[in-house]
Amino acid sequence: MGVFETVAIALWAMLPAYVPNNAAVLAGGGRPIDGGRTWNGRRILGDGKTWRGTAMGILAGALLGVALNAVEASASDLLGVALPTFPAAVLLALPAGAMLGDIAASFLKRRTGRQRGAAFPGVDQLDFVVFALLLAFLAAPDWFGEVFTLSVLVVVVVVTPLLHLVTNAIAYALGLKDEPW
Ligand SMILES: CC(C)=CCC/C(C)=C/CC/C(C)=C/CC/C(C)=C/COC[C@@H](COP(=O)(O)O)OC/C=C(\C)CC/C=C(\C)CC/C=C(\C)CCC=C(C)C
Ligand SMILES: Nc1ccn([C@@H]2O[C@H](COP(=O)(O)OP(=O)(O)OP(=O)(O)O)[C@@H](O)[C@H]2O)c(=O)n1
Ligand SMILES: [Mg+2]
Repeated sequence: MGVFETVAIALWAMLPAYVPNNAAVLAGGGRPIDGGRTWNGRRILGDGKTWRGTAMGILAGALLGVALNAVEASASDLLGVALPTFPAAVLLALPAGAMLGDIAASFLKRRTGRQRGAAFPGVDQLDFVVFALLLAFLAAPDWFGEVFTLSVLVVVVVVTPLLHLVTNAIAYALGLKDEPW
């Protein structure tokens, strides 16, 4: 597989896991998932993880996946690359995994004494990727093996942190996020 094809498949296959975090920032807020509860004197997750943000994130990712399925043939023709379609279970697994990864990272941040909004380099950039891939693998192992070959996985792990940094910097500059990370 050539470099262009590998990058195109990696980005396409990860889009339903990329957009949930954007949607949670744009549409989040309201009741926190942990209901304000603490554990050992620290919040379990914190006010940055809300029911609305999580639900809107999963919905946005799943709807994007449905839209990508609808345009897959034309996009594949246009790019000259055989892009994958997403099975129903994966349409849910990718965005739900992305949101779960973000929540797991907040849990870890609070346990390590980091306040809401504090940076956790490395974890911030890849939390959603690890859980999205894990849930997609559990949901459809055969599909996962065909789409996420070793070279595609390498591209995902290298390119996602860069996209995350750029996206967050732009979102911060536009006043959509409180921190640039
Ligand atoms: C459908 C909805 C609700 C929004 C779509 C908005 C949009 C333009 C999405 C782009 C999707 C995409 C390809 C994102 C990049 C991949 C990525 C790793 C995203 C992770 O997002 C991080 C998120 C919050 O992260 P956190 O929870 O970990 O803190 O980012 C905040 C983003 C927003 C508030 C949404 C608005 C986004 C922008 C203004 C930036 C759009 C920028 C790009 C598409 C730049 C892409 C960069 C290159 C170099 C191609
Ligand atoms: N499941 C989620 C994820 C995010 N958000 C919204 O998106 C903002 C930015 O998300 P993020 O950077 O993930 O949260 P932080 O506030 O930085 O909190 P943490 O330190 O726990 O990551 C949050 O403040 C919150 O308004 C949300 O409502 N629900
Ligand atoms: Mg943050």
